[in-house]
Amino acid sequence: MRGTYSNRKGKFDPSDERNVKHTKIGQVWELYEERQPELSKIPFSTRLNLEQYIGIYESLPYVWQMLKDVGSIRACWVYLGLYLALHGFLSLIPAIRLWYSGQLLSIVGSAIEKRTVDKQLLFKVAASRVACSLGEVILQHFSRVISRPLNTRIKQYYNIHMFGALARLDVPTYNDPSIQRQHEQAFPSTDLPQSVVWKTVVGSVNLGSTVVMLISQLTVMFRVLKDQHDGPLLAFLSLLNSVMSWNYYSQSLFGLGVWAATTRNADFIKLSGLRKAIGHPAHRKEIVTGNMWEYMHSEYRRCVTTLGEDTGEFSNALNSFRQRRFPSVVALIRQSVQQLPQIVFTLRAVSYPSSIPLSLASLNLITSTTSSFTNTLFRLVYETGSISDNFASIRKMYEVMQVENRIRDGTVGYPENSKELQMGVSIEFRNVSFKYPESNAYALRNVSFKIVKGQLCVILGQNGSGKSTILKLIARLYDPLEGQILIDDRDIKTLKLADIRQAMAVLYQDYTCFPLSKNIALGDPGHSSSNDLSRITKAAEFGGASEFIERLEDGYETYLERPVRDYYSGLPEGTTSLFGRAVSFGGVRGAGGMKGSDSVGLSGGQMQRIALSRTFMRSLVSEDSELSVGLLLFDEPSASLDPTAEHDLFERLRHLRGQKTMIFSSHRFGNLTRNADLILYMHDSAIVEEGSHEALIRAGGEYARIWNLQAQAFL
Ligand SMILES: Nc1ncnc2c1ncn2[C@@H]1O[C@H](COP(=O)(O)OP(=O)(O)OP(=O)(O)O)[C@@H](O)[C@H]1O
Repeated sequence: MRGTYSNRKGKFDPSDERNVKHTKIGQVWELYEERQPELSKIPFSTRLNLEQYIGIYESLPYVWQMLKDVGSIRACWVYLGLYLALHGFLSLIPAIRLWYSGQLLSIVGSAIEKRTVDKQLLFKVAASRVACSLGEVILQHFSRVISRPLNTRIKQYYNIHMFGALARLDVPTYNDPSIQRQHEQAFPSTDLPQSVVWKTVVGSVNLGSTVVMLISQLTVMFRVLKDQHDGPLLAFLSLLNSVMSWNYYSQSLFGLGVWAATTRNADFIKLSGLRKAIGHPAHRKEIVTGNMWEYMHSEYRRCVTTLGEDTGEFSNALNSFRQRRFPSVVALIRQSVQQLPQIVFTLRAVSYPSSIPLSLASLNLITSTTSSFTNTLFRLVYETGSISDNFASIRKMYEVMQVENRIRDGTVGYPENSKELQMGVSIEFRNVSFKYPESNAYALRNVSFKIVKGQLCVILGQNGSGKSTILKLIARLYDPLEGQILIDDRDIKTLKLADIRQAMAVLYQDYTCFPLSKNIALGDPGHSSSNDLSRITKAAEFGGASEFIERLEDGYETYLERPVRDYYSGLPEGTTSLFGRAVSFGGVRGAGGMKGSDSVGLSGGQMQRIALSRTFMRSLVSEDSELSVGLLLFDEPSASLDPTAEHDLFERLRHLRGQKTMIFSSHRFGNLTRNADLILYMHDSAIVEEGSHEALIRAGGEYARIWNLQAQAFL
């Protein structure tokens, strides 16, 4: 149940004793439940409150939009019309059945009075009841048949739209927890068989047909019962019984309210940690070399003994806790109320013995019709509740599909002339300050510098000093809080985002390798040249990846991590590989989402070379192409590379660079800094020194101090 969201606004605070009930479940778990308002103790009200009605009202424009969208899907209206018609018929069946029951009752009545049975009518009634049941089965079958293509089309349509909505988000918007929550709610990551939209369509149809059912049943019930002896009294008693059982049932439905559970039991937390440590392959090396297993075993034994039977997960603990509870007063009364109609019937039979057969028949009719009626009523209540949830999900879905990116696009094309880029790009920061969206600390404070076209710039500094942040702001992943960034003397915010990104190639420190093939070609997506194997190979050579890629079985088509897992069961021991991949056994291997047999075993350095090659993919476009790149940003490009690879990389970069502007972020002092046109030395979110290597050494500041320290180490 972890992570299930509700559409309610506001905050749940477990420490608020007035509104939250605290229960200790055994010695481990503590349950915090929101106290239900008094109103909710009245039957039906748990699912019917004002908030939900307001929610339904607010969601209506989105639902209307949804209907329009569903209507635009090919052939959906035809299917939907059929579906509605079928459900219209289905909703009338209970009332028809009830009417025939009434007919039966009147046959019994006249049989008692006149001692004759109207056989023709009896057969007609019996045949009609059979026809009703058959009709219901057939209509339900066709409703299922139609719902399949309808559901599939709706699901496909929204899947495609949602993928687009998620794919287009920029970094701050994507990382915003409220957006992520909205996404998860509107489009759960699990591949559910029914989309929210389909559920809403079904829910709305059900609600409509339940209303029809209720009205038709009520009309027929009134006609049938009004002439019966004690009909209204028996109907009331049966209704009371049903209402009480509903109240009991809805109260036992754990999960309708707001709740949270936690544990503060040190032994249980430790026991869980030990279980995780033992089950996770990542810890095995340390457990073996550190001789830890005996200690872990004895600690585990101690925890298990101390906790006794309380070592289970929350749901188990809650279940056994509930089973120990004595039945509530309501449950006891409910059992007694169940007997009331029988008691009334018996009393009546005692007073009027002659009416027994008719009373028996009418008792039977009354109890079955009232229970069918109350069921319909409950369905209506339940469906109103779930329709409000569904409508809220529809609203969330449309809101999240229409959410605006935080980084607003510019309007000016860049560059005016694509040849300009061959001469590089100039970059200027004017008093730029920046904080990450979820942070209060400055990542950059009043930073100003200018990189002239075609310069090689190295940003140096300690961990966390703000180097990567500068690169991210140049790529416009974020906008500065204060100050201005100029690209070729134009405000970066005025330029079209797609153009800026086309003009630069970036390698991030926390680069990723995608769970896709063509990891290198992705560096230049969507262009015909990205299928050009000779360019891919060249990019791989520049990144130093070609050698090991060519040794892989699928070469440049390799999936570094297979995104789809194989399924198998009960394999005999000797089966160590299947479909050309190693078999991963049991939960231990899969624990914690570790890289299993489905990933190609590449080292960290090799992964970095692939990411580097991807960066080169774009910059390798021929110089006259319109798609050329004028700016290369490298965040720690050699962090995982061995010294030879690092040396080769810088040689290749020198060759590739031409007139392009290049910016590196690095911790290392060496050839790169010595060859740089500009070094920005950062400390604590600010640039503290700036200039060429010689100038900084002459200045004798922090750069010179660290350079000399390093130089001494090699003496
Ligand atoms: N996504 C983020 N959210 C919040 N704070 C962040 C985020 N990324 C970085 N920071 C913070 O911003 C500051 C600057 O980080 P930045 O990554 O620019 O440093 P860096 O100089 O590149 O460090 P390193 O050498 O370790 O890569 C740090 O204090 C860091 O904790």
